Amino acid sequence: MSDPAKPVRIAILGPGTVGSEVVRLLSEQGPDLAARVGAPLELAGVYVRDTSKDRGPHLPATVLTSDASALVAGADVVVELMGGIEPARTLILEAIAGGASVVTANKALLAAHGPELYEAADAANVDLYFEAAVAGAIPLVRPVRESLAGDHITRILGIVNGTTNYILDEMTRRGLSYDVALKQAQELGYAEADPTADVEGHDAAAKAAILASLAFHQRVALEDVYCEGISAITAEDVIAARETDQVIKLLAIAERTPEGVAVRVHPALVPSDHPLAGVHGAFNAVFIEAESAGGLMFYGQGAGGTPTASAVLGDLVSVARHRANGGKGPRESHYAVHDVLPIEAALTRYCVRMAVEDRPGVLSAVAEVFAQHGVGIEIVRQVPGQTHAGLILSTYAAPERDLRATVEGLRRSDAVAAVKSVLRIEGE
Ligand SMILES: NC(=O)C1=CN([C@@H]2O[C@H](COP(=O)(O)OP(=O)(O)OC[C@H]3O[C@@H](n4cnc5c(N)ncnc54)[C@H](O)[C@@H]3O)[C@@H](O)[C@H]2O)C=CC1
Ligand SMILES: N[C@@H](CC=O)C(=O)O
Ligand code: NA
Repeated sequence: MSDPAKPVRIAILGPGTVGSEVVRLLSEQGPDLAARVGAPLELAGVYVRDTSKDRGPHLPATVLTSDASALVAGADVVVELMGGIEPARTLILEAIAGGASVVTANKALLAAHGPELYEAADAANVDLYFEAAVAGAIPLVRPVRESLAGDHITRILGIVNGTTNYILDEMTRRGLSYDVALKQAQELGYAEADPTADVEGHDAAAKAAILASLAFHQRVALEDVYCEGISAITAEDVIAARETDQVIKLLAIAERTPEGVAVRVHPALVPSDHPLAGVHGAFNAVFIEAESAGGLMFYGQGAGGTPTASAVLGDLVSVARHRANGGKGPRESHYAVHDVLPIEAALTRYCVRMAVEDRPGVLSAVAEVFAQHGVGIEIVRQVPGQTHAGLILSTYAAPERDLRATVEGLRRSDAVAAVKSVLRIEGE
């Protein structure tokens, strides 16, 4: 066991939106953190590309370095907040090989190279913590990895991307355009450096892969996650949803059934009175169903510098405690061997919005396409149009493959001028 009074030396890589808040909180809360850890936390240095740039009072030139490898080599804990795959991956591996524990918020890296990093951390007997990587400030990784380790998680459903929730919420409640809402999300520090990761669902898919791996005790790769983003969602979709008392949310869903595990990310219509419909701005919310615990709900700020820094500091305190007092966090658990199911096997509901010919017999021609594929129609709504009539049909639950075949059939039907949008319905 180390001397409790010996400082724990912290290296920060990447003082951006999250990293600069971590540095500020480390400096402002030093005495509290030291008391909680049982040893002072000492900032060994902050890795930046350009040491000459003025970065404010918490980042004086004396703590900055452009030599990441030297910084990492002298640290007890390395906090990686650069994002991206490289050089983050190499520096984390260097840190681990040098005997440092690692805290990271980098879901893209964990989803792509998690097993390599977990194995390296295991071999070196150091900690690898990543609470901030999933749903920002919300404690979710720790509850799934530790608190629920004695239970069997069967389903996770939630909003895990703040940027897309902010965009959809601003479009719904304030009528903002997609582009303006995205720009605001970037200015508020919610979006990834390349916001394509947010709007195309890749960020949520990475989080879903991490959560599913932890929940189901098996490695779920990014490629195993079906992924659709929100870039095709139009103002018309948002209005159509509102008119039917629904809202559009980007959801992550991970399920374990007797057939296997299935993980998907896509936009979905959620009833306005569902708790997920009340998740606004960059907030996230995640429901977990477990065999013994039953239903659990987690809610809080899913993005933003300060909230995310809270999760990073929580991890930092945990790994620093191990440094100061001995002990080690959980290792990767991946003993299970469930099949990973394709999206085609998922049971879901569709809402299909289309323009149809305005003539008698159209409704029965459309209904016939659904019947041909064994898909039941629950609700039909007709809306007036200029050259064509608008038709919105919601189905009963059916296998995704049958729903897709139905939409293909509708596209080929003479009665249908255009399939304008297809959204899944969840949360009922
Ligand atoms: N912003 C947020 O709300 C959240 C972010 N995260 C994750 O936290 C990490 C950091 O995110 P942000 O702070 O938002 O990003 P950011 O882009 O604001 O900050 C990244 C910092 O790292 C630096 N950096 C990037 N590549 C570098 C390189 N090769 N060499 C030296 N410096 C480099 C950048 O110059 C910048 O200062 C990412 O992995 C992100 O996915 C996780 C949860 C929430
Ligand atoms: N870009 C991410 C940041 C947090 O993980 C998001 O918007 O959720
Ligand atoms: Na979290």
